[in-house]
Amino acid sequence: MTNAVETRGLRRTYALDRRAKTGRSEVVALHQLDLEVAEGSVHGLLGPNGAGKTTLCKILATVLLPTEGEVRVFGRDVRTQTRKVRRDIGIVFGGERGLYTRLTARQNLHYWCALYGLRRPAVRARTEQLLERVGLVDRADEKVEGFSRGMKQRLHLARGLAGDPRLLLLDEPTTGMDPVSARDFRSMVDELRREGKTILLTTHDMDEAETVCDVVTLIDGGRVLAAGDPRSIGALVSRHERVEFDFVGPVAETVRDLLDLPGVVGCTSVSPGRHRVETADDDATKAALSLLVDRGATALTTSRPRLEEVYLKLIGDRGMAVR
Ligand SMILES: Nc1ncnc2c1ncn2[C@@H]1O[C@H](COP(=O)(O)OP(=O)(O)OP(=O)(O)O)[C@@H](O)[C@H]1O
Repeated sequence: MTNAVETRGLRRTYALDRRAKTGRSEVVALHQLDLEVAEGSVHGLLGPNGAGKTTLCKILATVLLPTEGEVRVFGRDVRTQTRKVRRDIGIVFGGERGLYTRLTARQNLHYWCALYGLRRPAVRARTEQLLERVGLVDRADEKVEGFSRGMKQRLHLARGLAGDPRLLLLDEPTTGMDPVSARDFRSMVDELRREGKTILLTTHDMDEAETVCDVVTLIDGGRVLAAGDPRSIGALVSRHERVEFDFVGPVAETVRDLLDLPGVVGCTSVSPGRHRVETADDDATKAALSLLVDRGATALTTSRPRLEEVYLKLIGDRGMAVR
């Protein structure tokens, strides 16, 4: 299967103004970046401010040229096959950018659909279809300036879908949304995935990445630090499974007995009355669970390190949003 996105040795620099007297002549935004986004997947790009996410999206959107390296969208070179690449992509940036706030939602969509070269009846039909899809039919004739952040973002999504793209680039689509709007937006992303669209999503939100992405790539300083399924990426920072439990009363003897079990590699207190055992394999997890049940421990859970922990370990808490 062709990858929706493939970059090899991608480098992008920006020339710096000599008058700024920084002592540097350029800033390296992307550094030998190799990335593959499988067709039909939702792929998250995570990283702090300045990591290079927007630069990458702009290159894929063909508004910025790579300095070096190869970049292909559905197998097509962004430098030499720009027109064809453009036909396959839709871009959704956050905030006010790109919306005509004095026009209504319907007028905005008529305009964008017309820009895609559709004839008048097709423009109308496509506009109605998009309004329906993003749940704005009831508000279609209101001026966009009165829209909430969530409604504006839905209209952005409709705009991104106007040309029926195969790849959607979503740049922090839920930043600043209330939780209900953000959840609705994510279920729209899920629906688009089911229709076979590929989605590349930049986000600072770990929960969002875990909920909607099939694969996440962590980038910092223009380099890929890690990539994988957000639900199993925890194996990068620890191979161990965890068992957490609550214990009322003295716990020392139970901890000693746990540490005597083969394959139990550690036991720590995570908060008052709550403890965490780390185990090296499934047998050790089972033995620890059975001992804990015997000793009257409660609220037992098993887990692996989550994406948030991987991010903290590799990048630190710069640019991270968790709810
Ligand atoms: N036009 C420009 N001129 C000079 N430097 C730039 C320009 N655009 C971006 N940069 C620099 O390139 C690096 C990558 O920036 P980029 O905007 O791609 O990061 P980002 O991951 O999207 O950050 P954010 O989360 O803040 O949007 C940063 O060091 C930034 O300062």
